[in-house]
Amino acid sequence: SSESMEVQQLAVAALRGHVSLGEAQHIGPFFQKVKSEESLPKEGCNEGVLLHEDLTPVDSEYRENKEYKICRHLQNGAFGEVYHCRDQSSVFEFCSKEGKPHWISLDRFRWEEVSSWSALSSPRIVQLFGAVREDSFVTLFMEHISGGSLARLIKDNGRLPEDRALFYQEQVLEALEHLQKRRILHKDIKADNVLLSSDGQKAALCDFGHSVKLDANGFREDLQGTETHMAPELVNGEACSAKADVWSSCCMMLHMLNGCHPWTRYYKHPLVLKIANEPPPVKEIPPSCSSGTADVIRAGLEKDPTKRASAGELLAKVTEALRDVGGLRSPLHGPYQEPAGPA
Ligand SMILES: Oc1ccc(F)cc1Nc1nc(-c2ccncc2)cs1
Repeated sequence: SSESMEVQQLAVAALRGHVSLGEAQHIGPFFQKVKSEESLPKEGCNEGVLLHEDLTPVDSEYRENKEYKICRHLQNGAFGEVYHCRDQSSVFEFCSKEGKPHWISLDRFRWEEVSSWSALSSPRIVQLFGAVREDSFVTLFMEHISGGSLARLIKDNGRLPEDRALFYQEQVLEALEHLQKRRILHKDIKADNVLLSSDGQKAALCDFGHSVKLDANGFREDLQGTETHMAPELVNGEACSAKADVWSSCCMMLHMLNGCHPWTRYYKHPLVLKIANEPPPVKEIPPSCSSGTADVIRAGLEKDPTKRASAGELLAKVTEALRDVGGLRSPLHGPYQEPAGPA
């Protein structure tokens, strides 16, 4: 079809060292081709696809310190340093993730990060703005979210009040519902990958560095994310489904409520054997929690994925639990609350 011809032409053009404004579906084939390229690219080749018109390539190039400038370092994302950047001609601000040292090396780059992510459009998922390769390294661009990560908020507050934990869990589950519909598994759901608006009212998921596409009946086994948040079926190397992200979101609930990751107060690394053999960490649910909140975490920490609540089922429970505690009332930065101590 003319559409696929156009996509191929764009992908080939991208290979000849062009950074072009394109659409999400152009990213996959481009990176697939780049991955399979036999000969190492010639020096200084700069190519890729940008998905936002305010990221403006000049003479088909988009380079740091030329077409865009780094304003400040934000944090170490999965496989890369995250920077706050500004486009030189549009002065539009965005974020970039560049691997270590300074670039994501192509051989470690998983093009599934961009192809899964670019297929998503939801207010609960941070927008991907494109991916650009320079020689054998890749830089990813995404929407700049000014409130920083949920992990940073937890660290600054020690732990979060129950209503605020439920408030963010609700938005993460809405993101998981969106992913589930598109058969995408994030596989690294945790507070570090949840970004907040500056007023703390909106939360959105980012960092699809571990994401995988599920097959037609929603299954696939693959690499791992953050050990403390890994589901039992994942550690057992069994095929896993969208339910694995639900388990991780409830580990994130425990992180918000206790100020520390689950398992780590009771066990030493490696945790995978404990996650496989020990009962789910429901004993870490703070006794001060309402019964609704405790029910949410129990339903999401069922070891058997077939018995575990789906994102939609858990979302309904969270919405009810949040209503039962009177909705969101705590301030974004309340008094510091000491994280839960050692067992
Ligand atoms: O996968 C990416 C692709 C492109 C990016 F620009 C960033 C990420 N990943 C992450 N970004 C953050 C973060 C962003 C902004 N402020 C605080 C943290 C945490 S993980």
